[in-house]
Amino acid sequence: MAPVKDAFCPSLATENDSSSNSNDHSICGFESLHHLLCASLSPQVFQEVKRLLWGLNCGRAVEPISLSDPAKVLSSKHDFDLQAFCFNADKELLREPRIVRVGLIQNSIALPTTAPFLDQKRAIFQKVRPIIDAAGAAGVNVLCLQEAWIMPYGFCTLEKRWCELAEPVDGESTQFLQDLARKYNMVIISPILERDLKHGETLWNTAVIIGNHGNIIGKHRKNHIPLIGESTYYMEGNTGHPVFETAYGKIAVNICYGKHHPLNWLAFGLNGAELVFNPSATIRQFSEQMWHVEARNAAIANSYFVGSINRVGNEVFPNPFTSGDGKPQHTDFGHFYGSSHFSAPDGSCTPSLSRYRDGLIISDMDLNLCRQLKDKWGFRMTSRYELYAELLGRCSLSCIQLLRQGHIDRLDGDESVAKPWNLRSRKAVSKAAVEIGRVSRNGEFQESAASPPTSSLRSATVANLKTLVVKVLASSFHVTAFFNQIWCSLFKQYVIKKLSGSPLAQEQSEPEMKNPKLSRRVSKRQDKKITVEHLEKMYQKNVSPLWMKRLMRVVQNGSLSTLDEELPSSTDEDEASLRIKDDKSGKATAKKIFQNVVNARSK
Ligand SMILES: NC(=O)NCCC(=O)O
Repeated sequence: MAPVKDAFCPSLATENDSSSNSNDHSICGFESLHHLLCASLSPQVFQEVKRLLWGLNCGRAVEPISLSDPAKVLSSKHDFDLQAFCFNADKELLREPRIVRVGLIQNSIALPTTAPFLDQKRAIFQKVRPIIDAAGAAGVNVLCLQEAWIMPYGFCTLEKRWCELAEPVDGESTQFLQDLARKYNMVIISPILERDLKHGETLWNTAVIIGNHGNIIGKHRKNHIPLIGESTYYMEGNTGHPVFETAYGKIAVNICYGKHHPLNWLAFGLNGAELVFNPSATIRQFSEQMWHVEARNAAIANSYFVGSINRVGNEVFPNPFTSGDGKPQHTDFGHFYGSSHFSAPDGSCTPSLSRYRDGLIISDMDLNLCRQLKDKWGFRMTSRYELYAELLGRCSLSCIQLLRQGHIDRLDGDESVAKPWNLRSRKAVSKAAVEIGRVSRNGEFQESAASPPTSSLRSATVANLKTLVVKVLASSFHVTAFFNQIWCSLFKQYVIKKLSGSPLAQEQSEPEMKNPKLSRRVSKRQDKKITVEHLEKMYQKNVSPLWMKRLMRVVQNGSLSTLDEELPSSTDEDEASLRIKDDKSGKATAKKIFQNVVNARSK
């Protein structure tokens, strides 16, 4: 496609005319920073500013390209911004270029938020339809829509009525897009609020990946949920970091707030993504200053392309709400600033779509650039994941989660993160580990090992190293989990014994053993007590396998019991009389427990 002269440069007179453009979400009267600079600077100065702001791709500014007339006609008829660019890659001797045409759509809602829900949703379909048609007419291969595109961003209101707009993965919006995907031979990524009908009608924030034959390739559920209204609506994703092998390349979706989490980006890269979309719904106060920085950094650090999409416009809700920022109640969340754009692995990026109008941005990209950058800058090869594996394992038991559970009352560096328990985060991490190395080809998951790179020994080695690192990481999580559970059980036993006045926790005798050698060994260790001081000094690293075995034996044989079963004088006969049945026996038991604690402290 022949580059055209900067076709997106408006003249100062047209766009900056405040009488004809009173939009206060503009940038000094312009739709985008690109327009502002282009109209305000001399061509030479603008050229240099462009190099510094948007970078160079293969030594040249990212070039605009011209599109077919039907796309342009649709853009002027339906008043949406239409821009198109091209990222090149170096020519290779052994691989053909892998040029893919990718599109991103940003849109405002179509009806007031007070309209009947079905009307609102269908009006958005109608509004977006000509933009998808323009993408189809322009020959777009992969198209991504914005986060929760079929509804207003009602999460900010905290009202649960918006849940009605949730759909199953194969719901109305998917069916609407499946027809278009078939018609235009186009992969479409459709981020929706999902209702999982098969699993308790659970809500998720999900991107549905629709194949170019109208098939549903798969879905990804948002991993990171902002601690604002959204977290009260749907669950943290359980799909890990899937990469979908489509007819046009390996793609992944990092939904909105996930853009603030570099490890989320990293995981998609480790799984082999060449193009990652970031469908968002975000406003100036949250993210405008990070908008380009985070996307570009992700593209550079992970050697893939990024397509960033943000919804656009103001959405006014019927009932006033607050944003917890001390400001008065309001009926709109803020201005969604659009500005959708692409970033490339070489650090270059396109200008952005309008800050206040619907739009379609298209870019050609040669996916060969991903590997070329891996070879050139070597960020993947020099990444040293093994240095971070153990640290990540320990940090996954995050202090905040520990404090929430009330298990520790002090934070003293390493100790506080190395100690107990959080099963949930470990479960999530091992799930992510399982996902690594898997891609799906048109819906079917496959082990990447089943289709190793055939010609490159080095690729195979890197893949094996990756697997090794992941296994080390996963096993470190499991060992930590195991140790923590044992530590936790012993500590509980200790507390129960302490309250009930029994002697300190002590290794229990084994049940009768058939093997006399074994029983001798056990009896020799009988008198060794495990005290709370022992417990306090124990970390996963300083516990030998032998000690670990002893700890396990105590846990297995020291039956955890309820408090009243542990009271000192409890026998089978009078057990019933010891149970707390009324105020009086309750007070007596409390007194005993108090006495035990006082005695223990004075020791
Ligand atoms: N939808 C969403 O995740 N919003 C968060 C906004 C942001 O942090 O950019």
